[in-house]
Amino acid sequence: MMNLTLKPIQYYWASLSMPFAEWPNCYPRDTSPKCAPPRAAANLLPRPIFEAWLESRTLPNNDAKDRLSPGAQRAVTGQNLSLASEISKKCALNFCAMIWNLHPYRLTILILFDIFRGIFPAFRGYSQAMILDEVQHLFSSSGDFDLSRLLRLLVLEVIRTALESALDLFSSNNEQILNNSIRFVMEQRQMEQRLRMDIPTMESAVVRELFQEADLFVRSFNGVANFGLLSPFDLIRTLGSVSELFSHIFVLYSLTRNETPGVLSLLSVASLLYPLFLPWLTPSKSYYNDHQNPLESRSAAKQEHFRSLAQNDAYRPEVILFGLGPWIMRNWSSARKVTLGLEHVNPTSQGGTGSLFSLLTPMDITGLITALHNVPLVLALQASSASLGSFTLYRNSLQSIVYSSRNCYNTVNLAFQSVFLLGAFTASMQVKPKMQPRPDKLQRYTPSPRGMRIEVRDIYFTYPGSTEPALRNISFSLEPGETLAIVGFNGSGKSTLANVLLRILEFESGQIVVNGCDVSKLDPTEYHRHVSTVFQGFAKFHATARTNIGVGSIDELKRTCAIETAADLADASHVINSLPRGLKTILEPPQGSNLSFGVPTCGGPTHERHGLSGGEWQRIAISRSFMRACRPEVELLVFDEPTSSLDAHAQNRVFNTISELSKTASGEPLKTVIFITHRLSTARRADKIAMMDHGSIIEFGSHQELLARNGAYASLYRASV
Ligand SMILES: Nc1ncnc2c1ncn2[C@@H]1O[C@H](COP(=O)(O)OP(=O)(O)OP(=O)(O)O)[C@@H](O)[C@H]1O
Repeated sequence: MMNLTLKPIQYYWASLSMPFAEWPNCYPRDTSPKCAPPRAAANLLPRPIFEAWLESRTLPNNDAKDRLSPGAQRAVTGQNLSLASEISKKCALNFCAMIWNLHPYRLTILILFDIFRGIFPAFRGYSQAMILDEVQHLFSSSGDFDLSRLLRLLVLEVIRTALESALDLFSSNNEQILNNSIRFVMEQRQMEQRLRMDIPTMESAVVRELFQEADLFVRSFNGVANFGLLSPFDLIRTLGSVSELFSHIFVLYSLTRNETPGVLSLLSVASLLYPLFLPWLTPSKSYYNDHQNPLESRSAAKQEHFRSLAQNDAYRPEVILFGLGPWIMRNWSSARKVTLGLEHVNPTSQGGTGSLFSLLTPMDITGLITALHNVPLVLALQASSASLGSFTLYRNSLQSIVYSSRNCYNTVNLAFQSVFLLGAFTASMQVKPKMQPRPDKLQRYTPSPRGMRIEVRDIYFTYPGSTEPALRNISFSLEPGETLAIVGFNGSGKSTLANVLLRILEFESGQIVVNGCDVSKLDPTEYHRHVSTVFQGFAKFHATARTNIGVGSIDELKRTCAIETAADLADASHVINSLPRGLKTILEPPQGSNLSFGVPTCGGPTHERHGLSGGEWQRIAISRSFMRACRPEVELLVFDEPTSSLDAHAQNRVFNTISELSKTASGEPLKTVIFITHRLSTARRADKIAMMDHGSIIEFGSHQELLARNGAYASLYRASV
């Protein structure tokens, strides 16, 4: 029922030879040869949506290339209007088609009802005016009053009210169903797209901001109006407001056309609408938005940064211990004052021209101007034909015109902002994970039952924003079933190399060949099915012990015996057994690493939750990795300092298990193993050792070979034993 498809993704970020992370700073404005995207890549790009969105976020006169913070309102300028129209042309139709395909009949009913409902208030006004006139007639007549007409009007009014309520009920139910369906589809797409993204793609600040604005767009379907967002339903509701507006204007016209000159009627309506334009005449500031100059924009980011330092529990111990409170307050206050215009006051934005005229603000004359709308009423009252009913109807219609106009005005204003968020949503759906090979280059993984054969050729990797490569000229090879220990000084690139081999980070040049296939031609998801790991900074989920271990092989989450076996192999059984509810105990991660798995974070039974020591958490992480390592399709095990918090006995047991897992009972190789360690007594167990320094492998060989060489490894080994 909900299998919708947006237009197929038309291009691939991955196809660009230039790192995507460099784009935000140079494209499209800076077209210098250094920054301009390669010509071939530029031809591939559908310049429009992403670029128009990016351009709408660029602040004017801004050399530092600051951008509006995500979600900030775009100023209503000629340039932004043309960008909005460009974006609308590109994606509004697709988007409407998507909503239409979901529930065409319900949507048609919704639109028709909203238009139809717009004339209800005018009917209501007429009906009530007629009743009032009858009542007036009742009191002014001298006994010859026909009560049946009044009764008929009252009955009709009751029927009209009942009908209106029934239609309202039906319409809001219909809208609810539509809204929930669309909400589901939008959230589903967004979640899928977020899960498809790899780390190199999300490292780009502009991509993160794109996704943030896309998220705001999706949230607008929740009916959360306080983000200054517009749900498409608000747009549909506008149809109702417009038809209501016209029906009231018609009522006013028919009431006053005989007694009031046309110009006066027009003046009266204009005076009514005058307050709507006040926000344009008297600018004010909201919390996050409308920071239209670089200083305000930077201050907005700074204020949020320090607010988060003050509010986030993860930072609390350091904030308390190092007495950071005054420093946080100082920085937050200075930034907040700028965003509120209390400091570095921009005279034009404050309206302080210094002239006498400036003393009279548009707000002050509001009362004077709005009083004009009573003129036709006075004229109507002077005319003998004016009745009490028409007097009430006139007042009601005037009020309703203001109300409907305000609705329309707000909707148009929000629609303008929403166009950019829609652009962000559409562009975010087109982002292709950087590590995903193009379909025409894609190759299937070739399994190797004796472990993964790995050849690394001249790999270079630089972190985004860094000038120095974290890995340079890395080359080595491993035969299936071999064990490699990576050792070296802090910051020498060991974890980076592990993450590159695990296809978490994308190398910028060189080649990695696994089982004879270039790894960059493999689907990373398929490749990951054949590896298992313990990361240096592994995740500590705020979830049960079962989940914390079971996510290693998610299909076996319910298989208690598989989880118990993995815990047993990682020497974690006694940790589980000591927990109050065993595998069902909810583990409480240390502050700041709280990744909740649907566990209530407040109000739940606190006695069920349980903290663990660093070493115990490490055993849980090793169990998680062993859950997967036991599977036959897993050919490579990567452990980044897996036993750094374990005592010597536990460490030996874990490495014995790793050896057992990587070989058959008869000693045949099964899995290739790479581990990073600072304990060189452990490293000597490996077939090969890579000694790293400053991002390069400076020595490579067996323990004995490296000792014989008497170089950096030998010196480090002697220092460690
Ligand atoms: N996210 C990052 N952004 C920028 N630079 C980084 C990032 N992560 C690591 N680096 C840098 O890359 C280099 C290699 O880091 P890496 O974590 O690979 O070292 P390591 O050998 O594993 O260190 P350790 O033994 O301390 O764990 C270091 O200079 C580090 O500062």
